[in-house]
Amino acid sequence: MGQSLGVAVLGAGHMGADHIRRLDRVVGGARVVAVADPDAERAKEAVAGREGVAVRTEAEAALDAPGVEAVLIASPGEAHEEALLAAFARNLPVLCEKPMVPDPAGALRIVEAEARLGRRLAQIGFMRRYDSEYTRLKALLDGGRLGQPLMLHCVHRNVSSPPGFTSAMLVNSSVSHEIDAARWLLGQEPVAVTVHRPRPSAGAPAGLLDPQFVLFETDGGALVDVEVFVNCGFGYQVRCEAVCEAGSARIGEERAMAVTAAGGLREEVPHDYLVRFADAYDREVRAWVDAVRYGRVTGANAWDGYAASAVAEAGVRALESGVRTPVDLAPRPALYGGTGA
Ligand SMILES: NC(=O)c1ccc[n+]([C@@H]2O[C@H](COP(=O)([O-])OP(=O)(O)OC[C@H]3O[C@@H](n4cnc5c(N)ncnc54)[C@H](O)[C@@H]3O)[C@@H](O)[C@H]2O)c1
Ligand SMILES: O[C@H]1[C@H](O)[C@@H](O)[C@H](O)[C@@H](O)[C@H]1O
Repeated sequence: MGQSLGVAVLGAGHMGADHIRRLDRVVGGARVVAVADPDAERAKEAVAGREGVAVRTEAEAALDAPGVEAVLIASPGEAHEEALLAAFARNLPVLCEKPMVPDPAGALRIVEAEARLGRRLAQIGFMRRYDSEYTRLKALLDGGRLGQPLMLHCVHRNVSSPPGFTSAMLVNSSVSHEIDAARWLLGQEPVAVTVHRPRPSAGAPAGLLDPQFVLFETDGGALVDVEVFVNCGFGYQVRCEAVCEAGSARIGEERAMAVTAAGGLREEVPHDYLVRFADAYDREVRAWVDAVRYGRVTGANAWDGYAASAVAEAGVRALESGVRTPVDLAPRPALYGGTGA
């Protein structure tokens, strides 16, 4: 390995371009050496002003460019399975944006492929595990001072959804974060999902079931509810309240800057995830780069990525059927601490 980690970034859209900036200018110890995007102009724009970056339209061609030692996948979810398998075939460590692979059968193929390698190569981009409010809540719950957790009440609001966003994506793209956060915070697996559909907001694109109210039951007897509203129009809001036997704790209350002017008090609300979770993305990518450089792996693993996809898929079926839907999880391989195949 050189003095800094040579990274190939697959996908140079919103997240990819932001991660390229982060790798080159924020985290230290890494440099972007290759970028792939079928939209070559977008890829060129994302690395403008940098010398010696290989720009390719095919993901595998970027992985084979000189100096590539690790991969960051920021292409759309449907392209992740092929990209992960290509990285595994080259023994390259990977940071893969969520959802790892949206379809659980494909996600399980990733788990099985990594289990066959016998060592972890993939970290999944569930960045809330690096957010300072979430990590404080996790430490509080683990410390046991509040007693057993009974319920998580979650809110996930986006100002607007991108073009092509479907009703299923409220669950398998947006709520995938709450699925991972709940599994991580509680140390419990969701076992059933119910999705309620209130009257769609007039602010949502025609045909989009937005908002939705998603209810998870866990194997530890806890309930997790999520209001997801991706065209709320008024701000990016992510909240979580844990209700436990001896107390409750809330995060995401936006106690940011409070501006007093013209006889009023105004508190700022972030516009999107790149603002709200900026520090979390920085910490996530820094932790990944450090871990890879020291031969370690950290963060959410491929099993977590698979579990999130399996739970989300049950959620999409629950959305379509309107009934409580059990989650079907495969046995957990020993590589991820399980006893299964
Ligand atoms: N962690 C988070 O909070 C967060 C936030 C936004 C998006 N995401 C995830 O990041 C990923 C990208 O989302 P985005 O908002 O940047 O999307 P985007 O549409 O802005 O960008 C995706 C880019 O990937 C390119 N692309 C398409 N197929 C490709 C392939 N096979 N190989 C390489 N590039 C390919 C597209 O041309 C596009 O430039 C998704 O998995 C999404 O769920 C995560
Ligand atoms: O892909 C994005 C991303 O994961 C954001 O963090 C989330 O708030 C959005 O709802 C989702 O569409």
